[in-house]
Amino acid sequence: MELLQDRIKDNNNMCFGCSQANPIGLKLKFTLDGEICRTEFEAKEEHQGWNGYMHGGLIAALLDETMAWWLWFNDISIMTAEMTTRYSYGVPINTRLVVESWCEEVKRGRLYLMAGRIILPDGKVAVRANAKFMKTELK
Ligand SMILES: CCCCC/C=C\C/C=C\C/C=C\C/C=C\CCCC(=O)SCCNC(=O)CCNC(=O)[C@H](O)C(C)(C)COP(=O)(O)OP(=O)(O)OC[C@H]1O[C@@H](n2cnc3c(N)ncnc32)[C@H](O)[C@@H]1OP(=O)(O)O
Repeated sequence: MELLQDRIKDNNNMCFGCSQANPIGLKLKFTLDGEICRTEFEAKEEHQGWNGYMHGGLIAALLDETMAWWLWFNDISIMTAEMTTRYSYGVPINTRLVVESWCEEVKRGRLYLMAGRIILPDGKVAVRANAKFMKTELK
């Protein structure tokens, strides 16, 4: 398992998902474990939608970022082109969440079909996502 994030020297990174310097960001840290990219997150009061539950837009951001990081770990610069999110259970605040992502298919060398999920402490998959990421020349 590799904590690549600690190798990043880009002090200008203010990404809402992964920058450690963005004061209102999620400050996520990722690992790559075989073919699975993983992070952990605990939503707080300020991340709520309905009382007691995480806001759906922020849930999507968690998944988007985790799928993007799988690609980043694999040295691929991308933009999210499309994403769908299936919310099966509310995601409670003050609860340790595991977020995972993986690559399912690469089309025409440029379109990456990714998947992700959020797992609750009891093992239930609360949310699933599928997304298309397009390789770009951003790097
Ligand atoms: C990963 C974290 C890394 C962190 C590293 C740390 C430090 C670095 C510092 C800062 C950066 C930090 C973090 C930021 C990283 C990630 C955040 C998460 C990711 C995001 O949150 S990112 C934001 C949301 N995202 C956008 O803001 C995208 C806006 N958009 C575009 O930028 C373009 O739209 C683009 C690039 C998507 C495509 O543009 P394009 O010009 O390259 O391509 P084009 O449109 O010509 O399409 C070519 C062929 O793909 C087909 N095609 C297109 N779209 C398709 C789809 N959805 N499904 C199926 N096919 C599709 C066409 O139909 C055509 O097909 P054909 O060739 O047959 O005609």
